[in-house]
Amino acid sequence: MHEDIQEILYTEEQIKTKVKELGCRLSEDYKDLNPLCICVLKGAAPFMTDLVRSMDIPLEMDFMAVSSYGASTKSSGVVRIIKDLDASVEGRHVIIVEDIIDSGLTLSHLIDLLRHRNAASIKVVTLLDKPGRRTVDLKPDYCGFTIPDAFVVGYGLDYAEKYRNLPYIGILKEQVYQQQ
Ligand SMILES: O=P(O)(O)OC[C@H]1O[C@H](OP(=O)(O)OP(=O)(O)O)[C@H](O)[C@@H]1O
Ligand code: HPA
Ligand SMILES: [Mg+2]
Repeated sequence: MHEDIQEILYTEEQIKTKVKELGCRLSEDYKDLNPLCICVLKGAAPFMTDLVRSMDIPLEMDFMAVSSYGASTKSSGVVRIIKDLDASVEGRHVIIVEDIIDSGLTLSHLIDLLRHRNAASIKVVTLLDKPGRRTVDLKPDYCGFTIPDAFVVGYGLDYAEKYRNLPYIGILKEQVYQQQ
């Protein structure tokens, strides 16, 4: 796996520090609101599990699985819901937890859906933001790192389901996906 990485962008330590910082901010902002943290599977799973453990307030967790990339480095534009939420979001203060915002299509689709379901408030926390590739107007409320226009993997992020278990975030060598 490591030989396919062109450059490490964020080390395990840097990620850990950033996640703690985000957790502290969320704990202050959501004190007494019992937020519903929604993990957008699969990519956001490592971030979500680390983030909630750095939040020392009452909260609930739910999971939704969506996919639009498949075995490609470009969004198909079609956001497929593979698993829906278990809980109702009606009247809840929702925090959508994402690993990355790229085109913004996944999140704009999810935000519309949760608005229709009458959440009391909807905010987005993302570990990575890639504003250079945005096709819809969308900004995260909380963001870990702003990254350049490159395809990244690790800490949940995949290419064709691989590399999610790398403890760091790195740029994938172009030759890996150009061979396909
Ligand atoms: O802003 P966008 O262009 O929509 O891209 C961001 C989304 O793409 C990835 O998910 P993916 O569809 O690859 O599913 P996965 O999390 O299972 O890898 C990522 O985890 C985000 O959810
Ligand atoms: N890497 C992995 N998955 C992604 C990316 C990325 O850069 N952008 C959107 N989904
Ligand atoms: Mg993916």
